[in-house]
Amino acid sequence: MIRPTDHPDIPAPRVGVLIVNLGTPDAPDAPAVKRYLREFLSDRRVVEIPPLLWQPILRGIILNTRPKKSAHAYGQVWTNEGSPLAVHTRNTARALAERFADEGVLVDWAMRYGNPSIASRIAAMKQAGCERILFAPLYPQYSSATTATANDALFATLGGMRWQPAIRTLPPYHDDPGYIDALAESAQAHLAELGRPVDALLLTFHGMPERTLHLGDPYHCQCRKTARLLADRLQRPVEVSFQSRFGRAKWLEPSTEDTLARLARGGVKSLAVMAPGFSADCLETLEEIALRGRDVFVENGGEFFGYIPCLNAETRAIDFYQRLMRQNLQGWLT
Ligand SMILES: C=CC1=C(C)c2cc3[nH]c(cc4nc(cc5[nH]c(cc1n2)c(C)c5CCC(=O)O)C(CCC(=O)O)=C4C)c(C)c3C=C
Ligand SMILES: [Fe+2]
Ligand SMILES: [Fe+2]
Repeated sequence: MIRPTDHPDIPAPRVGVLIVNLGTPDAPDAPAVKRYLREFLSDRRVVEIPPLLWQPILRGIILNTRPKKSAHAYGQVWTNEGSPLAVHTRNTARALAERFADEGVLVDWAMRYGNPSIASRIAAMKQAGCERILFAPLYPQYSSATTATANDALFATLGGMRWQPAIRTLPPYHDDPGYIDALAESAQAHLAELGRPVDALLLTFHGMPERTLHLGDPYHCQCRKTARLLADRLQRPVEVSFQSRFGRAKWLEPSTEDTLARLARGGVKSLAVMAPGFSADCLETLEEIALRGRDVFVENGGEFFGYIPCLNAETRAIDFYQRLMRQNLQGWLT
C-alpha cells in the first residue's frame, strides 16, 4: 500500500495562468522587425495564401521593404522599458500574479511571435510544478488569426511533452459584462479628463480580410457586439471602423482612415477614439491611430482628437481579469 506520507518530496500540483499576446519585435530596428515579421507573416492563420505563392512575395518584396518602415514607426512609440505591447502585457501578468499569490497560482506571460515564446513559458511553468494551466490569449474577440493561432502554438508545444499539464483555454470575452463595464468606466474617466465634450466617439478594431467573415470567422460579429454593448452602456451613439489594412484583398469596412476623414468632412470637430479590440496599447493604436489617425482627422477639418488608451494594466483591467480568470479556474482553486 502506498500512503501519501511515503512521498513527502512530491510538491502539490500547482495551477498556472499564462496570458498571451500577439508579439512584438525585440528592438525598434530593421533586423529585429524583419525577424518578427518573418515569423508573424509566415503564419498560415494570418496570411491565408498558399505558401508557394506567398513565401516568394514575403521574402522577395515585403521583408525587404516593410521592416525599415515599420522600425521607424516602432521607434516613435518605443519606451525605456521596451515595446509598449510587451511592457503592458508584462505589467498585466505581474499585477495578476500579486492578486493570485495567496492562492499559489503562478501567473506568467508569453507572445505568439517573438519573445518570450509560448513553448519556453509552458516549459518553465511545468518545471515550476504547474500541472494545470489556464492558457489565456488576451484577445477580447475571437479570430482565427489571433486566438486560434495562439492555441495552435500551445498545442504544438504539448505535442512534444511526455507529461503534459492539463489545459483550459480562455474563451473570447467580447460580451462579458465585466469587460463592457471596464471599457465604459475607462471611456468615461478618459472622456472627463479631456476636459471638453466630444461630438463623436469612434471605436476602431483591427481589420481582417473580408473573406474570413464569409468563411465563418466570428471576429466581425464579436467586434460589432462589443461596440453595441458599449454604446448601450455609455448611452451614446458610437462609430465603428476597422484599421490596419494589409495587402490587396478587400478588408472589413468601413476603414478607420476613411471614417476619420468622413467624420471630419461631415462637420465633426472634436472626436474621441478608442480601440476595444486591443487589450494593450501597441504600434497599431499608438502610432497608427493616436499619431497618424490624428493627422488624417485634422487634415480633413477636424480640430480636437482625444485618444482613449487601452485597458492595459490599469487597476480596472486587473480587477476584471482577476474575476475572468477566477471564473475560468473554477474547480481548480482550492
Ligand atoms: C497580414 C495580415 C494581418 C492580419 C490578418 C492581422 C490580424 C490581426 N492583428 C491583430 C493585432 C495586432 N497586429 C499588430 C501588428 C501587425 N499586424 C499586421 C498584419 C496583420 N494583422 C502587421 C504586418 C503588423 C506589424 C506591424 C506593421 O508592420 O505594420 C499588433 C501590434 C504589434 C506590436 O508590436 O505593437 C497587434 C496587437 C489582431 C487583433 C488581428 C485580427 C483580429
Ligand atoms: Fe495585426
Ligand atoms: Fe498598422
